[in-house]
Amino acid sequence: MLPRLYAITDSQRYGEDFWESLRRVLERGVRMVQLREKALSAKEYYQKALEAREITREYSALLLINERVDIALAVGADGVHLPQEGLPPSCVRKIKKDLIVGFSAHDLKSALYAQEEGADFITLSPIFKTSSHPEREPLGLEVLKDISKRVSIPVYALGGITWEKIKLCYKNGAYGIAGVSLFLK
Ligand SMILES: Cc1ncc(COP(=O)(O)OP(=O)(O)O)c(N)n1
Ligand SMILES: Cc1ncsc1CCOP(=O)(O)O
Ligand SMILES: [Mg+2]
Repeated sequence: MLPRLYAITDSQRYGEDFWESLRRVLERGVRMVQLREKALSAKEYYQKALEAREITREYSALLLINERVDIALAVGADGVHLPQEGLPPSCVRKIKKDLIVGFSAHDLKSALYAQEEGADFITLSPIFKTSSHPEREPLGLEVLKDISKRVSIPVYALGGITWEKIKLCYKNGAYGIAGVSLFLK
């Protein structure tokens, strides 16, 4: 069964001591982490993923790598998290059947696509306004409720989620809660 809390790393928000921030997140009891790097070279991303694998293993936490299936396999990660425009989940299944496959959905169409393609779960975002994607209009709880009813795979609410809003997300169909700043507070 997938953990209910899903921390996504962010090198800006995690600050100078990235690993200290990751340990703080894990100390809070988070047991599923997505290493998400958009600006690193493949080499740097691989090296960072190796370290993330060591630390998450200390806490028996699942580690998913954003986008890079090759790096996920090379470091022994538990899974990969695919961007909406990334490789199709079915392609990852051909590469390695038992990887956990997450998918970033931003509307009903992409949520249904992820499910049909065999993703294990989706993040649906942004539910609320978030400074990390200021350009994106928040979807809101009604959309979360509607999409959670229309897909059978777990839906993690993501984007602008605070501790006060978690209960509302569950009430509106979320399987779990994903976020960056939530777990750093
Ligand atoms: C450079 C870059 N920035 C943002 C994204 C967002 O893609 P998305 O579908 O939201 O998936 P995540 O990577 O955010 O999980 C991107 N693909 N590339
Ligand atoms: C990676 C990502 N994808 C959609 S919103 C987001 C970041 C969410 O950050 P926060 O939980 O701090 O709002
Ligand atoms: Mg995104």
